[in-house]
Amino acid sequence: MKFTKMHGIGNDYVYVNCFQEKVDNPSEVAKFVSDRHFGVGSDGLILIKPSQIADCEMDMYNLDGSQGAMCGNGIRCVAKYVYDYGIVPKTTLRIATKSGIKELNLTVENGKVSLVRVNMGSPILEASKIPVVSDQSQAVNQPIKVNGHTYYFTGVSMGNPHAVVYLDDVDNLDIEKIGPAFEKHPVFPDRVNTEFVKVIDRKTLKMRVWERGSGETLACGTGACAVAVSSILNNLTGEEVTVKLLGGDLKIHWDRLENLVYMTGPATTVFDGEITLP
Ligand SMILES: N[C@@H](CCC[C@H](N)C(=O)O)C(=O)O
Repeated sequence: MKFTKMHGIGNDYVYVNCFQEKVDNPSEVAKFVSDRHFGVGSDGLILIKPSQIADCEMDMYNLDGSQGAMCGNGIRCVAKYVYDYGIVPKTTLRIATKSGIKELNLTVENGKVSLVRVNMGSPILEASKIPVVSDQSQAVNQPIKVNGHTYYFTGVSMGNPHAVVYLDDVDNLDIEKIGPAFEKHPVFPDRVNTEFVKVIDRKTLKMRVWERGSGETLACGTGACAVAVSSILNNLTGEEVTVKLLGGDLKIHWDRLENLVYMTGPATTVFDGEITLP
């Protein structure tokens, strides 16, 4: 199987061009290629497919083989891939995902894609649609008991479920312990991606993420969008923020008038390769 390893601020995936390749059993392939010792090493697998309704389609799988409906860092890389390989030679394009069609704009400098801006659509706040178990219609600053401690989270779906938790210190967090406990908590029937956030100022947030199906990653695009939305709902920031993640920064803007979230960040190709599947 021919593939390309790419990352969006360190959130790395194995990308397969399904205009040319056929991938049977993508869940198993995701588990195999993601392994950092016996495979390629990645947070998961992303298939770039032809689409009848958009310029192409993104089909994403986490490291554990589960399918994700949306991937913010992944979709920026898909846009760069189809542009660089001449599959979609346009700087404004539409990519179909399991959570709808997203519109993207590429900034190209000296022939190279430097930044990708994605219209991530409207956040879903209705608790039952995220899904989050709640006795309120929205889960904003909702208490939750995890590993014997009470935390407060805000539930947001950006096509996939997120729980945003504010802490004074995210650097010394034992995320390997707390992350899985949030992910599998009964309050989140479809499991959850959890963002642990420190507010730096009204324009800057720092976060670490425990991703459903992949564990701690260096960045999560949908997670950064959920954090920006949650921070406005909790009156912690304005509409435009920089989210600082372990792998780099993303600019997020929740345009309240249009009710649309825009994410801007880089996309990077690491190498092309070929692997024999078992
Ligand atoms: N890394 C992604 C999100 C990938 C999917 C997620 N783990 C899920 O299962 O919902 C991003 O950049 O958004």
